[in-house]
Amino acid sequence: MATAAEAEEDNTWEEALRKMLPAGAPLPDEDHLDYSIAVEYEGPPVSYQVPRVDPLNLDSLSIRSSSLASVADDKDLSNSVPVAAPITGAKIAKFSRFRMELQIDSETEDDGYSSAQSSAAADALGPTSVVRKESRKRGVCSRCGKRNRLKEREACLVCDARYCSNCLLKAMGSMPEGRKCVSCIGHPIDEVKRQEELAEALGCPIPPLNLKPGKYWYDKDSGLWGKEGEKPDRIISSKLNVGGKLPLDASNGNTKVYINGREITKIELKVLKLAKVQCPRDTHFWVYDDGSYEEEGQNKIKGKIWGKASTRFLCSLFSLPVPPGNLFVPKEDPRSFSGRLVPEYLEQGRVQKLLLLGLEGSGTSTIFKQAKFLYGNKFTPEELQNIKLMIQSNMYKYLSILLEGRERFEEEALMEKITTALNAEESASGETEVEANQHCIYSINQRSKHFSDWLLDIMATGDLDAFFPAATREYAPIVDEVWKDPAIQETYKRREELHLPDVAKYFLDQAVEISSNEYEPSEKDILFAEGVTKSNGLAFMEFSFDDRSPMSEIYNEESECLPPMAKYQLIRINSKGLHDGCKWLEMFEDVRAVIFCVALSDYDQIWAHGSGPHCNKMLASRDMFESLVRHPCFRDTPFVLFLNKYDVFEDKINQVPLSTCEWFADFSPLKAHNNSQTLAHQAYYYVAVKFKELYSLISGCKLFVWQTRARERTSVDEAFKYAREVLKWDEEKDDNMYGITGMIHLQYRNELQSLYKARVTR
Ligand SMILES: Nc1nc2c(ncn2[C@@H]2O[C@H](COP(=O)(O)OP(=O)(O)OP(=O)(O)O)[C@@H](O)[C@H]2O)c(=O)[nH]1
Ligand SMILES: [Mg+2]
Repeated sequence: MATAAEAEEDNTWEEALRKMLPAGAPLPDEDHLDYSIAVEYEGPPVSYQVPRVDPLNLDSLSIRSSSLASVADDKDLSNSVPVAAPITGAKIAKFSRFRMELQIDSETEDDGYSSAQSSAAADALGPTSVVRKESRKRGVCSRCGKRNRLKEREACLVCDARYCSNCLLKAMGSMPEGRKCVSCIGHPIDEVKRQEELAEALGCPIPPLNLKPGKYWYDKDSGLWGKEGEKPDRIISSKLNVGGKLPLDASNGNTKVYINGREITKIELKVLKLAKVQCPRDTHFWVYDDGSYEEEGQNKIKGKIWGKASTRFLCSLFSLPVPPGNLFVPKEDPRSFSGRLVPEYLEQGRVQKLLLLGLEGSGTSTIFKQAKFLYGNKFTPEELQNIKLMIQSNMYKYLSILLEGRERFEEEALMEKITTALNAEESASGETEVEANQHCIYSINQRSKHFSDWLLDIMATGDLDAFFPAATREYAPIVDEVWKDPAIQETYKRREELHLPDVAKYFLDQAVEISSNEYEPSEKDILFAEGVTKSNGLAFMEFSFDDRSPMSEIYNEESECLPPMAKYQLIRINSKGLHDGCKWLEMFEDVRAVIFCVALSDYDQIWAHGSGPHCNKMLASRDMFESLVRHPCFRDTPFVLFLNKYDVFEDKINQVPLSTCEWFADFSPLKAHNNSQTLAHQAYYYVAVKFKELYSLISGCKLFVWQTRARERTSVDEAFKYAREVLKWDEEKDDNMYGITGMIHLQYRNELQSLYKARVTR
């Protein structure tokens, strides 16, 4: 028997039903209720367009049921999102039958949203079902009202409206101001939302580090992240709900090559090209967060963009990000990001680039190799084999320079002899018959002459490579014999005229050993060998110091634990790379320090670049230094000057006055200390101060100078440790302005004093 409450409920139900039906339509019989309550309209035509209802999408039934549930429960959303009026009380009880039926369908879907519960049942299920209700709530699209289509949360930053992927484009358009509805463009972003985004970015497994105030762009697909208008800075977790659609000009690129819709920067294009990725103009790439990439429209993964170690190295060389070791770390609680291990957190930013530059022959490749021996990796067997061939081939090159020189010197000597003899005979007898004396100090025997002709022919035709290494061993004895020949030794004495490197003697002295099959270059051989570091362009290596030196111990004596080892990347560019329009320099805007190398002994050397006029080599070094200091890339970069070849300088300074170089014309050493050590020392300080003055004039900063003998390993070690201290001072400069400035000033003053002394006692 029906109770009074049940009768009341039926009436309410009938009332609700009547409102939904056209006026006058009979109420359907409840027992035969088939839920199709629409009745065909048979009245006169209407003047307005009848709203149409989209056919029911069976897949979306579960969304509908849950959206009803969530809307009913949602008090927050009702203010911002257009929603149906809440249905309350008994109506829910009636509709619950409808919902229960849907629940059965949706359970089979198992999509994470589909186990819709009646609200009463959900409440009874406790916290888990509340969470489900939360996710259902987020699943409602503010445009179409459907749920279960939201793969990513796409909420408007202004009004919090959320859209499914079908409606996103229509509702938010191209998102010129980030993730906003079209109608919200121009309205300020909800600060809470911004904080939420920031929290999401910082709390993800691979967050952007060391964020500074400013605007950033984010490529959700690849995880690339950068400052607005700049190249990518990092790769962070992908698919974060941060930022809007990635704008084409996010990084201000102008290459006509695109990654995920962003026009990439020149430097990215350069690296892609170096990594041998084909990217002509108007290429559009899709890059995914595992590094795989494909060209738009080709539907074929071409490879992994950061797959090769060489590409990763190129990226790090040009300060482009590479994915961290493990991309697929499980997502952690956003609140715990501060609990990550500190070294790991700091790791990404710790490679400091040191650019090593200098004029030809200043010693940069020697310093580079010393650094490799000191801190870098060992040479591989393959590299050693190449070095061996290089040394053997260099040896023949040196010998051919000597043999060619010998021919010239012999000719000159014989001509002179003949002229002298002619003059003598003429004055003695008036006759011009001269016995052609074919011999002079530059003459060699027939056997050596034969070999010489053969070798010079090979050199002239450029066939040296074809001839090596087969003949190396065979000819070793004759090479040795020729080298030891007094005529060649005489020629060697005039090596400066022949521009013969002084390492020629070092290698020719060991001609037989070098030519043997078993020859393995020693470290010294490698150090002295020309061409081991590329003679053109770039060479680079990464290293870290065992971070203690007498200087740093002063800094660290208070601290109990040592700071983590800093990583450095030493990049050597030879002078040719610099002369060619400084093409490399623009690639290195984030260099931590420039190490400029000058050969002290160059002050009396003549130098010519290409077909340009000859000039003093020290002046050429000075000009190159000046142009680097003025280069916009290095405006805020500290410079360290290595005054190299101090050993050669010490020897030379007694023979050739420093004032041979016009820049040093006013050098007047202390006469009282005329031993070579002191003279060299004074001259060294004088040169250092000349560079310091020039640097200070241009940049208003202090130049840091160190004296090196690059062939001595300890000297190079000390030099790099000094450079590292300079970086520390530079880092601490801002914190401790007075202390640091004072310290450098003192050092500078001492140098000035010694210069001053040198001048006053003139
Ligand atoms: N005695 C002496 N020789 C040095 C020193 N530094 C370099 N050398 C030698 O000077 C020559 C030129 O040095 P490199 O290191 O090749 O000079 P670089 O700057 O690489 O010059 P390029 O290779 O021409 O670009 C080599 O034979 C070195 O062994 C030094 O401090 N003392
Ligand atoms: Mg070199």
